[in-house]
Amino acid sequence: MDNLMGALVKLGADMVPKYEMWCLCSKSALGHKAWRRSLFHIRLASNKAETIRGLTKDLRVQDLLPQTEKLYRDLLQGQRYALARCITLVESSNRQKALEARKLLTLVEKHMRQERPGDLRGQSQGTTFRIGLSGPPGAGKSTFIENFGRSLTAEGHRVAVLAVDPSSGTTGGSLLGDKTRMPELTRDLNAYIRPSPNRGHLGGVTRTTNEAIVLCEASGYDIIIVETVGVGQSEYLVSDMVDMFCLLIPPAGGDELQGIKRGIVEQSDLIIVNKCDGDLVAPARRIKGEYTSALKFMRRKHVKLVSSITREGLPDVWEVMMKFKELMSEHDELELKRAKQRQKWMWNYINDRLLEIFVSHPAIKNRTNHLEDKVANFEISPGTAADLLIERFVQIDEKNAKS
Ligand SMILES: Nc1nc2c(ncn2[C@@H]2O[C@H](COP(=O)(O)OP(=O)(O)OP(=O)(O)O)[C@@H](O)[C@H]2O)c(=O)[nH]1
Repeated sequence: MDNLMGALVKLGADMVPKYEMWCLCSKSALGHKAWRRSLFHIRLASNKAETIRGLTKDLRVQDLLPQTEKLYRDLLQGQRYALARCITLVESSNRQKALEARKLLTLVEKHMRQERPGDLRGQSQGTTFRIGLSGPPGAGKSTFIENFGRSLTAEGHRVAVLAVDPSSGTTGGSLLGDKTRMPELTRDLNAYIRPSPNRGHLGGVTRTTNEAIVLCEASGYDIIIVETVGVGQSEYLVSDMVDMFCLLIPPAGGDELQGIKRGIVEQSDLIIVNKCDGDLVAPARRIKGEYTSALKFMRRKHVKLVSSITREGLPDVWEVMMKFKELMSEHDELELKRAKQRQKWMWNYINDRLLEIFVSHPAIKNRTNHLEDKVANFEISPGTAADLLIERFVQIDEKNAKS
């Protein structure tokens, strides 16, 4: 019986219903216990086959559930409701929905590869552009995006704003993504603003943002702005999913800018000193000078002055961005950057998923509290405790493989 089931696992989803039929018919022949066991294996086989099929290039639109198929078609037509629902699907942690989301994304990318290959890869001019925007709370990010975004839509661009909110996972509160922060842009038919997701840990939230970018592009948005508060590690993750990473800072020194890590300044392609108006012009110029000299030996770094309220300097910022994109595309650097980012994200997913499997495994779950206590009481070193847990996990895995 086990051999038969093993063979079934290899057969794939197409064959499974036939065997399920066979199995149902042979319930009496197999006996109740064996029948139940075989049905379980078949469901497992069907699930595995489904997952694998979800990842192959032979996947067809018809393989989606009817409602997802409609969403897929409406998404490609640029319908906002479909974009919102597709992103919600991608954010779902429900296993079935996650599988459906994976299929949807596979099909969306397939469509993009065929119809608009440059958009996925950032190959040539005229394709999509992904901008990361980080800055400390109160720097003026929403005011900047509101006015900058509106100047872009006025030029005929379609702008999507996504938020990565480092606070949402831990506190349940939200620093970003509130639609009311950008009232005008929210009403603009050529703009789409996605409030930040209110669940999951940072990695999870960021992962779905990464996928939401592709969905926005498939839906016809050519400028994607990913906003994050520059107070945690989220800006590093965001800089790994955008073409150009920008840091928005207020014209203040010392305390207010202390939260910004040096690393993120160096990671930024463009530093925008905001609030350069009224009494703040002089301090804004001074800050610009400081950053310009700090970055002068670094390639392709810019510092610009703007006032998000008077809109002064916004066209300059756009010009720098377009020049940056042009230079990157000329040398195929943009394509290379996106390709490398995809590889990095593959490993991010693996890290996330493996950790999830590890911590939720019953044999590990039972041991962690005990070992954590020992580590906290200085009875065992953190490294040894980690080794013990990992060894236990590997042993269980080997045992399972043998049986
Ligand atoms: N003078 C001046 N004030 C500005 C400018 N841009 C934003 N502000 C003000 O700065 C304050 C914070 O602006 P927001 O746009 O809410 O800043 P934020 O970075 O989105 O803030 P969080 O939502 O806390 O992350 C508001 O009172 C704005 O009116 C500007 O260019 N000049």
